[in-house]
Amino acid sequence: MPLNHLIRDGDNPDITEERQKATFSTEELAIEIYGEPLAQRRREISAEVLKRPELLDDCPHVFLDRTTKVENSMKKTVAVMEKGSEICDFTSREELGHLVCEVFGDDGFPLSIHFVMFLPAIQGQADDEQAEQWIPRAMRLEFIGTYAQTELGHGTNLRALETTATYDKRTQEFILHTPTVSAYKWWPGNLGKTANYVIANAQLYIDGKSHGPHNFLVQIRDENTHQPMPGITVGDIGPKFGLNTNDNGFLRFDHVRIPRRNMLMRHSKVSADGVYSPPVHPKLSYGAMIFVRATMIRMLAHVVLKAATIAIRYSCVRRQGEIKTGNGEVKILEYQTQQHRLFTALARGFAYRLVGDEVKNLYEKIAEEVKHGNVEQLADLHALLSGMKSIVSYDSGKAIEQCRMACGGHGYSHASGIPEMYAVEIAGCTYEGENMVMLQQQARYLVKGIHRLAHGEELSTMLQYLANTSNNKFRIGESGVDLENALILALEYIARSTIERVTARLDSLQNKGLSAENAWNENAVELTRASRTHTRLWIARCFRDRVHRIENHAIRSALTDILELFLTYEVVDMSQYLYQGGYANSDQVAQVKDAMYKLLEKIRPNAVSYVDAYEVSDTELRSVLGRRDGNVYDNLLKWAKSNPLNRTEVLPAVEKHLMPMMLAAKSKL
Ligand SMILES: CC/C=C\C/C=C\C/C=C\C/C=C\CC/C=C/C(=O)SCCNC(=O)CCNC(=O)[C@H](O)C(C)(C)COP(=O)(O)OP(=O)(O)OC[C@H]1O[C@@H](n2cnc3c(N)ncnc32)[C@H](O)[C@@H]1OP(=O)(O)O
Ligand SMILES: Cc1cc2nc3c(=O)[nH]c(=O)nc-3n(C[C@H](O)[C@H](O)[C@H](O)COP(=O)(O)OP(=O)(O)OC[C@H]3O[C@@H](n4cnc5c(N)ncnc54)[C@H](O)[C@@H]3O)c2cc1C
Repeated sequence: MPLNHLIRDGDNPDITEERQKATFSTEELAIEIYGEPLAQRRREISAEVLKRPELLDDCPHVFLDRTTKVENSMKKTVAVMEKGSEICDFTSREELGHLVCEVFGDDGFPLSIHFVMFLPAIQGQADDEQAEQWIPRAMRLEFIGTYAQTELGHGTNLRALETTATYDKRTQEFILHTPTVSAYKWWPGNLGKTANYVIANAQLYIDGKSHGPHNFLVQIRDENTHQPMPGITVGDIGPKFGLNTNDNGFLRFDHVRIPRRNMLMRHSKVSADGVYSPPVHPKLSYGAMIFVRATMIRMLAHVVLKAATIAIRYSCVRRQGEIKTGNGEVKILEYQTQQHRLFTALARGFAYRLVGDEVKNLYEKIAEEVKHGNVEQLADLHALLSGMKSIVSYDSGKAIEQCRMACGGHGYSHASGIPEMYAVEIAGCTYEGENMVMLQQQARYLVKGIHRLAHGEELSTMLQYLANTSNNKFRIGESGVDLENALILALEYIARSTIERVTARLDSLQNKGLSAENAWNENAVELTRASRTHTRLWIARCFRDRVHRIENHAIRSALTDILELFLTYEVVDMSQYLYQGGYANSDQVAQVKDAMYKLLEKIRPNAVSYVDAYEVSDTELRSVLGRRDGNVYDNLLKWAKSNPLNRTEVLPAVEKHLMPMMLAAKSKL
């Protein structure tokens, strides 16, 4: 039995040859990633989808205009909801998530914000009575909701949101109002044309006093006619860089009245006579954002691994140039530069995917505590997620872009599938908190850590390395210190020294009389760097621990190669920090580079098997270059021929405009 389970007759022999070289079982690696029985269930779901034309696209969706894209996705939503339970277990987030990926791809799903924000906001912030009233209806899709927080004028600075919710004691209602143009809600996903309810974030006013932003359930469209409710103006904000199947929307409230009990009241409350009870933690109304920040890590990693699948498979069927003159053209994956850009993307994809599981588990544990009023670990979680969403969104974007460029000209075509993936993924740098802002949220926590240490106070587990001041010399190559340990210690040094340095600068500027705010802004770039180095260390440690826990020897060994490549790449990428304080010299950094180049060679024979083991079906991949069978050229030609521009030999627009011009030019001769 071959170790790679995707070997099939009729495939491009160049890709079959790759699969025959596998040194680990791709099925076993799939089980390590997804667990059993999910690995098997994913395959069964993919196979079922292929049998149901109503779930498949009639033509590549990149050929369609926005209106048709949106219509198709709505039509498929109904098909999924009607027949989906025959295909997958709707109560399993993982199974349903896989079905959605197969059927809708990345560009937009009409229920995405309903499931990733609207429902989680209710689950986390509604009291028991409200949850009982709203959740079953929302789960049955009697209505579709979204999360309306961002406004035209403010997305980052939530304290400055302008939408108001004023309590009217007389009628026991809140009046939702949009006082200015800049107060229009702007951006919420699926708001434009799909949703009929929103969780609206608005400044709560009682008796003229502001209590800050709170969340309210507001009906914006009639449940029977879908017409906007009285006082509501709503629509789509127009085409975007990506996610064009999603109807991100705008929304205005004109003195819209809702019952008092439509304020989400698990944490903050307003009594019938207008008495406000604050939450146990002031940021509990930000809970839905915390949920998405925790969930998005795995989803972003998924996009990187899809791009890596495409580029690695394609690089094994694409031949261009010779390494040794006269020996014939080689697969482009033989070039070291190609391996470097693709295998490091692969390593980041695996690291973020597996660390994403850990983040999700940690989130679930802390969220449960918060639900019962214990907010002790909320600051740790907020800091971690602020850093994670920033690093993973940005570095994933860079990895995907490298995958695209590694496919040469064909990577620039939508036939590769990668441009759309990039456009969707890179939005993660902006949504759920713009990265520079979120990195600074985490930096506050790190600076506090250094101050706590100086005062002899206890540090959270995440920050304990800050106390390890004896780690001041790079130990690569020393006897008794293996490569992994030396690299993790180097990353600890990088993070600790960067955080210490910027904290010292902040303290010194403040000691000289500069205000805390100005000192902060003068050091903001360095603060974001400190935050990045800390998060990259956390990811590295968490990835290492995850790989060490693997019991299957062959799989642990396969993922150890990926882990070591990840660690060497991270250290080389941040090596400038190693010279600070004389931690390392250039020979030691050269040793790390050599180790990295050797790992590229070691990974090369298994490259296709790693991505095969991640098991993204052709239906989900939507890529001519990344096809499992490697038959790229015939299918590129078919793809181009199916392009609507080629439906007629002579385009009516040519007949109408260019031909008369050319004929007139000729007649002037
Ligand atoms: C999921 C999709 C993934 C993958 C891709 C695949 C497909 C994509 C398909 C579709 C896209 C899907 C989903 C996208 C949906 C997007 C939704 C949104 O974007 S919703 C809107 C999100 N908006 C934001 O994130 C706004 C960012 N701003 C903020 O969070 C706050 O304003 C900010 C934290 C910056 C400041 O808040 P402020 O109230 O002013 O607090 P301050 O800075 O003064 O801090 C005080 C104190 O509070 C602490 N704190 C802040 N936030 C939190 C929190 N959430 N929890 C706990 N604590 C918090 C802060 O650290 C500080 O503490 P200290 O005083 O320093 O101790
Ligand atoms: C695809 C997509 C989907 C979205 N979906 C939703 C949704 O479903 N619901 C919803 O409510 N919102 C949604 N949003 C909105 C999103 O959350 C905001 O765009 C995001 O939080 C950034 O806010 P902003 O647009 O106001 O950017 P701005 O804050 O205006 O950022 C512009 C620049 O200013 C900088 N900046 C701002 N403040 C600071 C600061 N304090 N310090 C340093 N620099 C600063 C930023 O770093 C950035 O460089 C979505 C956005 C996108 C792109």
